[in-house]
Amino acid sequence: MQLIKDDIDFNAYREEPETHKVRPASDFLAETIAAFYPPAGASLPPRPLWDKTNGKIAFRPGEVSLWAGINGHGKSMFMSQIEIDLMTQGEKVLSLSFEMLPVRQMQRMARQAYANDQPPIDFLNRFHAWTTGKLWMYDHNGSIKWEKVMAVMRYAQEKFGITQFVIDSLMKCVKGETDYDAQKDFVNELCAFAQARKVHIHLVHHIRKGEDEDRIPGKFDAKGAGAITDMVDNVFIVWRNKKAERGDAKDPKAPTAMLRCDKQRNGEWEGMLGFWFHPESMQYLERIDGMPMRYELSNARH
Ligand SMILES: Nc1ncnc2c1ncn2[C@@H]1O[C@H](COP(=O)(O)OP(=O)(O)OP(=O)(O)O)[C@@H](O)[C@H]1O
Repeated sequence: MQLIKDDIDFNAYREEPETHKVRPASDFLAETIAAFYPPAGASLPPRPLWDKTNGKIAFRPGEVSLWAGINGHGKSMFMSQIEIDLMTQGEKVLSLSFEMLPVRQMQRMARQAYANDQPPIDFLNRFHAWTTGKLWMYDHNGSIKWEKVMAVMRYAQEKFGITQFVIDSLMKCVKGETDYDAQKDFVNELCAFAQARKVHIHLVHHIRKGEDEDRIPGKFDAKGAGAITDMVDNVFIVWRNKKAERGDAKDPKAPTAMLRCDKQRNGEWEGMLGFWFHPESMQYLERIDGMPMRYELSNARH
């Protein structure tokens, strides 16, 4: 893992360079053919590594995914496991977490990668070494201007070739929960950046307060401007089933966490999938009797 320090001068990265955008439609022939008939050996878009999400969810270049959920319902934890999955597939990930210090993020991730709560020092050494060239973290805690976030992303993409960005969370980048124009401007810039640079952006977001914790929220419950969910390509909701955690659910086999896909612009699937949170490893398991998986930490692509 490499830290991107906050004392770098990001001013040179404030503006997106203008590119020649008006092109004849026929220029896109080769790409259209490849979309219908992917060439032999073409790599599939990166995805989460659960079997049950296979063929349903992918993190395609050029898209923005919104990850929404109630406070404390596991958005960051879910993303952390997905970041390891992405690195396993050869993706270069930049975490811009304004809510959690890098050391806390690495602690969670190491636990998930080791599949238990006390990774030995030898494993921590190997895990940290494995993340070199795969994981970068922007060292900034607390609120930040969204224009600066864009500059940091431009810098990191040009310097390190980042392919997957994780921003945790939108509300730390825009002052005031009711500043809908700033929220729209930021999300609009993110969508343009993802498309221009052919990268994927994961944007963590909150659900409106006052929601009933026992009901799975939907995209209309997302905080702030309604246009946010219109603009992004994918909307995922992470929900913790507290009744099931307490053993109060009607179905004793009910999952303790749900992933809901409420929008997928370029994918065929929308729906809900159940997971079981395993506290020691902090992994989300796909079966009630599942076992956490220790990551191999090899450098081979999947
Ligand atoms: N399904 C679950 N069952 C039990 N515990 C969970 C579950 N999901 C997350 N947790 C626990 O809840 C805590 C909060 O998780 P996390 O930080 O990922 O939430 P969050 O949605 O990102 O929160 P916030 O909105 O405050 O940033 C973690 O300590 C984690 O161990």
